[in-house]
Amino acid sequence: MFTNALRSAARPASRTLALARGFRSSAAANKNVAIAGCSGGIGQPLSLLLKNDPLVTSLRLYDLRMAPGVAADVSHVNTPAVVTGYAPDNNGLEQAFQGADVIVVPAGVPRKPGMTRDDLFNTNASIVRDLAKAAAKVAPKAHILIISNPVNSTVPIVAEVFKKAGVYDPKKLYGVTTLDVTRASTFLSGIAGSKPSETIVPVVGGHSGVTIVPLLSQAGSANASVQPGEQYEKLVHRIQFGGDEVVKAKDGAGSATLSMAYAAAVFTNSLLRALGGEQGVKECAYVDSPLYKDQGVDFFATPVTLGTEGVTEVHPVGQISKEEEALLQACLPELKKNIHKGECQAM
Ligand SMILES: NC(=O)c1ccc[n+]([C@@H]2O[C@H](COP(=O)([O-])OP(=O)(O)OC[C@H]3O[C@@H](n4cnc5c(N)ncnc54)[C@H](O)[C@@H]3O)[C@@H](O)[C@H]2O)c1
Ligand SMILES: O=C(O)C[C@H](O)C(=O)O
Repeated sequence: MFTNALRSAARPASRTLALARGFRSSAAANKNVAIAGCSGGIGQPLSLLLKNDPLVTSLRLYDLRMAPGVAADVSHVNTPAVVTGYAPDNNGLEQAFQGADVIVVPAGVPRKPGMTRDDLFNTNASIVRDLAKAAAKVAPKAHILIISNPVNSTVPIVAEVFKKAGVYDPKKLYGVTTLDVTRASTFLSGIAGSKPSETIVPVVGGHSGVTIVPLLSQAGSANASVQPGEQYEKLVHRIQFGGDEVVKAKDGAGSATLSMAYAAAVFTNSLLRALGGEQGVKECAYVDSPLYKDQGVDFFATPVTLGTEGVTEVHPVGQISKEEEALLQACLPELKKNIHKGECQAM
C-alpha cells in the first residue's frame, strides 16, 4: 500500500543514500540545505549525514556556538557538498539562510527527565519564531523542516510568522515526525521478527504522547504477530512514549539525537528526491492539513505525497481499527490545544 518513498523511513541510511545516488543525475542535484542548530546533539550527526547525501550541493551550518568548527570538521569528508559555517556575528543567520532550498531546524533545548515536550515551549518558541522570521525575510520560498520541540506548537509558530510576512506556503512547512515512524517500525519488527525495512507503520496525529497515533492495523502481516490486549497496548505506549525512554536512559544529558538525526536525514533525502522530480515520494509529516480543520485542528501528521513544490497531497488516515479510532479521539483535543498555543505565541 505504501510507496518505496514511505518505506525509506525504515531503511538503513546506507540503502537510502545509495538509492539517492541513483538520482544523482536528475534535477535533484543543486540543492542548498541549511541547518539551524548544527552544533547540537542532533545538529552534528545530521550535518554529517547530509554531507553524505549526494543530493545536497551546498550545506550551510548555523548555530549560536561552534558552527564554523562543525563546518570545518564535516567539510573534510570527501563528498561533493560544499560546507560553510556561519556564526551569529556579521549577520550569519541571514547569510546561512540566503538562497537555501531547504532549512532544517533542530535549534533549541531538549528535555530532561520529568519534563514534557510542552515544558520546552517557553524557551524554544522564541528560538523557532526568530529563526522563522529570518527565513521569511531571506528565504521565503525555502522548505522549512521543524525538529525543535514541542513540534505540535513550533510548526504553527512558523506558519504564523510566514503569514505575517505575507509569504506563507502551507505546502512547504513540515514538522518532522519521521522518528515516530522509525520507532514504530523498529518496535513492531522486534515483536514480529520481520525486517524493519519491510515493516512500515504509518504514524499520524502529532509528536508528543497521546497525540502520536500509530496505525498498526495498516502495517501488513507484521501486525498479525501482535496479540490484542496487553501486548498491543504496551506496543502503542512504547511508540507514543519512545522519546521518554531515551530521555530517561540519558539521565539528564538530553533526548534522542542519533536516531533523530537519522530520521531527519531520511526525511530530507525524500524531500530532495521529490523536489528533483521523483514521482510518488510519500512520507508521514506534520503539515497544514485539511483533514480535521472542521474540529479546529489545523496541523496534522499523515502520509503526504511530496512533489517539486512540496506537499502535493495530504492523505487521510484511511481505514483504522476501533482501538485506533479511540487513540485518534484522544489525540485531537490535545493537538488542538498545542496548535492554539503556538498560534498565539507568534502573534
Ligand atoms: N522532532 C523530533 O522527533 C525530535 C527528536 C529529538 C529531539 N527533538 C528536539 O530537537 C531540539 C534539539 O535537540 P538536541 O538534542 O539537538 O539539543 P542540543 O541542546 O544538543 O542542541 C541544540 C542546539 O541548538 C542551538 N541553538 C539554540 N538556540 C539557537 C538559535 N537561536 N539559533 C541557532 N541555534 C540555536 C544550541 O546552541 C545547540 O547547539 C530539542 O528541542 C529537542 O526536543 C525533536
Ligand atoms: O522525547 C523528546 O523530548 C525528544 C523527541 O521528541 C523524541 O521523540 O525523542
